[in-house]
Amino acid sequence: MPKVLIIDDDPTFCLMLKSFLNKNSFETKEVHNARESIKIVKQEPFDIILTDFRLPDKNGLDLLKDIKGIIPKTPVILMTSYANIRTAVNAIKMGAYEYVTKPINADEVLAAINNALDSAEDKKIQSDGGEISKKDVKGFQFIKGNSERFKKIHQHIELVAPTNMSILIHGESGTGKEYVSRLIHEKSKRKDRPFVAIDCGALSDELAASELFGHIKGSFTGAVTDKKGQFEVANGGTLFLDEIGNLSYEIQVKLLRATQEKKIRKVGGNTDIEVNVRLIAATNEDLQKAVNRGDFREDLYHRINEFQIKVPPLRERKGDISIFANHFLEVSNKELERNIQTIEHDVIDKFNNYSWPGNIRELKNVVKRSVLLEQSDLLTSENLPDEIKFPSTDHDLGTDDTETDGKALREVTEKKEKEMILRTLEQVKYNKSKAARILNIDRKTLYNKLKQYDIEA
Ligand SMILES: Nc1ncnc2c1ncn2[C@@H]1O[C@H](COP(=O)(O)OP(=O)(O)OP(=O)(O)O)[C@@H](O)[C@H]1O
Repeated sequence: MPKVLIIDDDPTFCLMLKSFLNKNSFETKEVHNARESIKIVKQEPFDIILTDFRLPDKNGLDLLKDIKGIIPKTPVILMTSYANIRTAVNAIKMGAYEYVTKPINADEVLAAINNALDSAEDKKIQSDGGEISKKDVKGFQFIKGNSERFKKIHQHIELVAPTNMSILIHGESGTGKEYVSRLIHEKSKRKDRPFVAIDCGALSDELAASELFGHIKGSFTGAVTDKKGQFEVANGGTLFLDEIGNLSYEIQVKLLRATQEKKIRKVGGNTDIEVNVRLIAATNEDLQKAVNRGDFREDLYHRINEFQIKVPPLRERKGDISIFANHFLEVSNKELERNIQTIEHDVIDKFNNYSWPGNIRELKNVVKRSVLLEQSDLLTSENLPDEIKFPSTDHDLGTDDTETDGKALREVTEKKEKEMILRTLEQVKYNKSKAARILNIDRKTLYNKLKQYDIEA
């Protein structure tokens, strides 16, 4: 039975919510201030936290920050009055799963809890390994777009998918590299076998070998049972290695062996295991430069680069923005149980004028947030983030639909990107996690960009 912690200073409200949730098969616990809530989340596990925005001893944003610091994976739903919606949106930016407005609508709160639990379950399966991708693939919908550049990429995907060639996908964060790799898997002869995605940037050196190749019980402290590596999990299917440039030299050697000889050995093991895995790797840095610097093995580079796909940033495929925006409107309507019919022209114009440093992922988030906040049945520019709503010359790259990837454009966008990163870092007093969240990129990408632009932070 999922366990919910209710944090609210109004005992009558708590009682009402408690009895409703108990009737719907949830176990509940209630506390009436922030101090007690911090104490209890340190002592007991909860599946979900429902908290009021105004507590006697702390405001909702500070409490959210504290809770996320202790139990980052537990979804938090905020309960707030209408007047606080702007703050609630900030809370979502800071990691709250959802907010519901007071007076509480029972169905709404139940839907929010169930969605949060589903999403937490998906994330858990992701961190447990291979199953994820199989599960995600069911609801996987790849939008092709209309731009000439993407049509060409699509032709390449169709050609390379049925082969066994290793593929290197290059593109900025959020451009859809993992989506492209899933599509390749779906169109390959391996489609009924697992698709396993691993973010190499999230793996420490110690973890990487055991995660990729598995380990034998007792081979290092913490290896309490035998563990299958993701190569074995993906056997017969496709292994997607995101941010491959982050793997250490030692792991690169093992990876080379796995791709060349199709054999792996578990950490602490003394026998080889045969594997048949198609490798798709992704990077948002120029791997050739890493090879030139001596950070990435040249032999491995050639091995994974049998075919290369460059996924362009969204600002270079403006012809696709409206298609993606409409797709995300549909997806968000479903997820948030809304029924917004169309997107106002002015919104699409503003989208076309924006540089999208977080690419398709950022567009998806912007549409979702606007759908959540929109009060009419038309998506207006009212609730767009300021940088999109009030484009300064800083953000304005023009509405020209030419899909140039010339040097001049790249220089302009790089300059804007650097300025935006600097501005954001200043805004959040150089807290990199916060900056990455606001910029809609992951921390790793932010670190790469700091290096690229020589920003000391
Ligand atoms: N072709 C597409 N069709 C539909 N949605 C897409 C497509 N490409 C990307 N997206 C959306 O954008 C999000 C980001 O895409 P994805 O994770 O593939 O990017 P990425 O380039 O691998 O990012 P990162 O480098 O940060 O890992 C996806 O979760 C998905 O919602």
